[in-house]
Amino acid sequence: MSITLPESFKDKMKDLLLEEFDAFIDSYERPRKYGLRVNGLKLSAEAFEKLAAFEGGLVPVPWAENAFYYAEGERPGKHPYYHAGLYYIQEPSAMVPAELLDVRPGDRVLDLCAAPGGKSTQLAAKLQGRGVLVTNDNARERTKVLAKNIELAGIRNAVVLNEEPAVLAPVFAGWFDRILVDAPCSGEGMFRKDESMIGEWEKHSVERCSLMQRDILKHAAHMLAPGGTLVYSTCTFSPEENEVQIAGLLGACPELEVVPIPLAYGWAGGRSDWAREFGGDTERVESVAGTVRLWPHLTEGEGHYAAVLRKRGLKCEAGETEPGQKAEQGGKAEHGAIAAEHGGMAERRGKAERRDKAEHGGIAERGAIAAEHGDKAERGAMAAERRGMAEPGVNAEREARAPERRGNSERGGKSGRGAGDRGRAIGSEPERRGGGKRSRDEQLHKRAGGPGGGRGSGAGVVDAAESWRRFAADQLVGAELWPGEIIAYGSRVYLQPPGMPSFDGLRVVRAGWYVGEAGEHRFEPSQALAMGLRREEAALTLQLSADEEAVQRYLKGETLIIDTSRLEQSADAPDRTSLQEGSTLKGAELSNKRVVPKGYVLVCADQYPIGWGKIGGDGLVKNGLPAGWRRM
Ligand SMILES: C[S@@+](CC[C@H](N)C(=O)[O-])C[C@H]1O[C@@H](n2cnc3c(N)ncnc32)[C@H](O)[C@@H]1O
Repeated sequence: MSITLPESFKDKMKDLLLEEFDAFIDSYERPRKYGLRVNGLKLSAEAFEKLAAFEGGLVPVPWAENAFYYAEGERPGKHPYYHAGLYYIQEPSAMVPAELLDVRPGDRVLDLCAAPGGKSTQLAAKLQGRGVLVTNDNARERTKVLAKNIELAGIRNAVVLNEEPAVLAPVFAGWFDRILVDAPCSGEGMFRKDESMIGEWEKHSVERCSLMQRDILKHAAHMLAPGGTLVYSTCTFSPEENEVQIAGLLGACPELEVVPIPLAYGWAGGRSDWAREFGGDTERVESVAGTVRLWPHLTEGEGHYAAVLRKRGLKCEAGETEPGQKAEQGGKAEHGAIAAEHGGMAERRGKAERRDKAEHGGIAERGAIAAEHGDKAERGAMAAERRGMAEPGVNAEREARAPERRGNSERGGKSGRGAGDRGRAIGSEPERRGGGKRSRDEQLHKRAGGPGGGRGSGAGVVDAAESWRRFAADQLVGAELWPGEIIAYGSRVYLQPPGMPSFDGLRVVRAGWYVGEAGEHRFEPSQALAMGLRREEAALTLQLSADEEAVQRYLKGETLIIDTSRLEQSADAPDRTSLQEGSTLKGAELSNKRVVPKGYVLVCADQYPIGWGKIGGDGLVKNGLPAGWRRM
């Protein structure tokens, strides 16, 4: 065998698996499986199959939406489509937990242990831009990668936090419809994919991981709304971190029950006998048979464990649940996970849609998703399944870190603490200083009435929000209909999903969709804005073909000189006062008449945005790609 497994691991697995052990151990001789998941927020799986050329072909992953196996040797992390956020490279069995969570558009979803964001991007795709994804990780460095992956995916309705579950629990008590706990674990299912995990396994004991998992689960259960669903998952095989955790949780939280997972695709049931043997709550061990194990010798994946739990109780009708308040008011009982398993989904979806309408003024929004990786990215993907010990090493968004710090000396006025303190923004984000309830006005936000709406709450705020509105009116199409609240932290402007509780005292990495920075004289759109746009939402686009050299040059951060016939102005573009006279003409016309618009242009590869450029009258496009997003 090429992989040297720890003897103590082999001994334990032999005792557990008995006659299955040989098949299990032989699986380490077989090549690992490679997978990617198409970003349903940007395109369909069918469209992707037509667009992308994979020499070894793409084979659907049977248990996941829009997901494919690809052959070893392909380099999807190198392609411009990766930089356009069209897919996320993800180990196929790691796709299972988010599928089991049965997320519907409009849900409030928490991904509690989320970095680097593989499952978060999957969950966001299922939300389709409606509802909210709160994505959290307690490792500060890892949240930078998480934030970047959220932005690369073009997700508009996510908030990124960097907190301990114990801190989140009182803020979000009973608030979430869906919670994923993809727990830090000993990573036994990672050995074939990433041999360095063997060393990690030896360092971080099963016992230590078990303690962390128990604590995380307890707080997660507290944040789940009655009728809501929680999925617990690990990429390890040890019963102590799997069945025993679930039995323990059921004992501690009698309002939770296991929703049995149908066995298909070679999945095996959870092991009650192992739960009993390893000290699981004896009264609860039977129900863990309804959880699921993916074994590398029985499925086309590296291995995973997952449990679906539902919180008994009634769920509120739309709008009746306040943050931090248990939703026990009217409304019929709702059900939980796994779409295929349950009736009444239509009812649930109807409720979600009603709530969504209530929150969004009835305007549906699309969102977006994507990937990470490159070659480094491949390694980053591995980190995705690690249990939290991994150093991401992938560049987080660096743009605007300094400005954001400036921005953090905001009103709100209480004395600040040192960087990294609770209440400070992380990486490049807004910060809350001190405790205390923050009023909506203190938050410096304006209600989104679109670029033209809102009411001022203070000079600085009004300027930042106004600056955004002017930019949006001038350079974007339809932004006035986007849901969310415009929130400014200093000069940084966000669109925050509606109805969020106060983040006072929390470490906030992204308060919502970061749309850009308001300068004294102009608004500078963010890379996150570019990645979250559809091409038709930008007034002016530069249309490049993904396989042309200009795209590679752009991705390296170079300036481009373009044939202005490649420019396209949206037919629906609003009054573009910042553009030169005559700039409403289309590409070829623009070129013929030698009239070239100036200002921001959304650079697209095969129609998918990859970043901003700034065009001068001479056809020179200055590169707007932030350093951390460039291809090295
Ligand atoms: C298995 S990884 C998550 C992978 C991620 N779900 C994905 O699909 O990309 C576990 C994560 O849990 C985080 N973690 C560890 N302890 C935590 C805690 N107490 N609270 C929140 N996150 C924690 C680690 O930093 C790590 O990023």
